[in-house]
Amino acid sequence: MAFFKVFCCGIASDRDLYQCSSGRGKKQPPWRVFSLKELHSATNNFNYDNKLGEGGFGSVYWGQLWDGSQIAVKRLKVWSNKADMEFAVEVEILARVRHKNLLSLRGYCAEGQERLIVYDYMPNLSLLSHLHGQHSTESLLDWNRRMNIAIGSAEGILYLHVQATPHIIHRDVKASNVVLDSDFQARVADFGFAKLIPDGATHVTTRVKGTLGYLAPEYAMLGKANESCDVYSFGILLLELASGKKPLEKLSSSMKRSINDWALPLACEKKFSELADPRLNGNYSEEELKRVVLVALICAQNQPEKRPTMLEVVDLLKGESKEKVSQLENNELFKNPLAVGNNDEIFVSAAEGSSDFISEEKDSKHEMEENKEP
Ligand SMILES: Nc1ncnc2c1ncn2[C@@H]1O[C@H](COP(=O)(O)OP(=O)(O)OP(=O)(O)O)[C@@H](O)[C@H]1O
Repeated sequence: MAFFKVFCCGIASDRDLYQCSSGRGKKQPPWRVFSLKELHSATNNFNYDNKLGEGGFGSVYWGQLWDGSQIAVKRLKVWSNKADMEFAVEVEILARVRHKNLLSLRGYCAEGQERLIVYDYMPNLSLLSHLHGQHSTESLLDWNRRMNIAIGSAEGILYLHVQATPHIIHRDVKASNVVLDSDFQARVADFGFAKLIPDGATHVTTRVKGTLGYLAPEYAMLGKANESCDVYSFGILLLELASGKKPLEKLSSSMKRSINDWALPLACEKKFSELADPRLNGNYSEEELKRVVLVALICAQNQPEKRPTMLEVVDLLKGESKEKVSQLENNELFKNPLAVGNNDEIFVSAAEGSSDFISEEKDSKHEMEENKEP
């Protein structure tokens, strides 16, 4: 990865980056390098009033460029080699990908110890803000919008898994990483944890990065990352989208229940209406709700080999084949959930207790050192 190495030494040029993204280096890249001065002026000196949110990497600010266009600027919190690597990974990946359901790169700035990434501003902010945050009481997400967000974000992840070269695992699919444009179309964002998958690799053992509640058990426990980890996280996201519940529900001061452990028994008893977000006030397509819940649970199974691919997920969500949807309903998972071991040992050992519960963690961000493969 030429750019990655060169960039960390602070001498990457646009040319390095674009050649890396296209392999040819002929056309102009659709992004550019910004000066720190320009970004200071666009964000009113990173004024607190311009702040859109804060993540593990740093804060995100709203800004306006001289031509009137609106941008979101992610500013690295503290400079360190590790943070610089995350910055370089995100910029490199963003420069490679272009899809209607992925948040595009407008550019970056690396001056002195400042590291900033510039994106298009998404006026409807993140899915998290609508489900559990500042917009959650406004009920702006009707069922149609939710279906579009489900299909759109699935298509964005499918692009990463299948069309991007080399293939990319996102590793942090979650509601705060799905941002919404002015038409509430979903864009998958935040590639700071993403991983490029070399040709022919079936899985990579790596540092575990991601967010508790969305982590596939085999990845959390063994560091085995492949596309099916994103499928698991996407299943959790779908359940969250349909039900309005958080991925982990607090049951007591030390115990939490995962959304899939709550939803699976209800789906087995075909009590789909109990799974719908009460904020929908019953205004949803029963058939689509059922489809979303079934697909979500199939994705969020503990056994990675039983999860569908993102291509199958997109097909199922679109509901184009009635036959496939009815096959889904007859899946063994919905016949006898305990017999197929959705709460299998891997997760139980993580739970430090009953198989229904996951013990509480202080940090939502989960990162631990694991055995690395070259
Ligand atoms: N392009 C954008 N347009 C509008 N708002 C954005 C944009 N990008 C990010 N945001 C907002 O900034 C917030 C912080 O984003 P960021 O990706 O840094 O952190 P996060 O995903 O919330 O957490 P973490 O980085 O720890 O996973 C998001 O929740 C979102 O509301």
